[in-house]
Amino acid sequence: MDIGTVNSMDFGEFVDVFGNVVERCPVVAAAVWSQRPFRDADDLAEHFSAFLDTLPVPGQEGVLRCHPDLAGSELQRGTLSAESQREQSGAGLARLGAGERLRLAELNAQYRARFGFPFVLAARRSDAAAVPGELARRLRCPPEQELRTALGEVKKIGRLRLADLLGRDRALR
Ligand SMILES: NC(=O)N[C@H]1NC(=O)NC1=O
Repeated sequence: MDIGTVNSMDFGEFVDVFGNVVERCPVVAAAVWSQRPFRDADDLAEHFSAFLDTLPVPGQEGVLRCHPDLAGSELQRGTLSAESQREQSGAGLARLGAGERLRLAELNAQYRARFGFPFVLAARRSDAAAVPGELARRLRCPPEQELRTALGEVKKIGRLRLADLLGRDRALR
């Protein structure tokens, strides 16, 4: 899909296509549509990121809360979004043994209790073996720093999803 096609989309089409660039937050795509035309794929990705930066802290926390746990109950039940399913499976999180799943569930619960939002990580930039260590490391970070880190991961996930939608040859920075 080229940028001309993106710029010619009406509101409904744009939100249909880009509504899950930020997991379960179509309102982000709804806001970004108003900022067209976009120069290129990078510019489009920048608008998604910049919108997240303009949100007040409760809005940023709300975006994080829309993310399903990594290797959580939704993966078990098969109720993840198609994108999330692909990302989590690709990272090997659907093939964890019971012990590893339990360990992650415990860490996810500790993280949520400490920060008030779920642990978010771009699974495609990681793998199942690395997730528990990264979760344990971030669990010790100060809350303001962790909010920034988690939002950075949301942006990475979004850039990868946009690259999928716009074509791999336009892979975004
Ligand atoms: N919790 C969390 O990070 N979830 C997300 N990460 C990712 O790459 N896909 C997701 O659903």
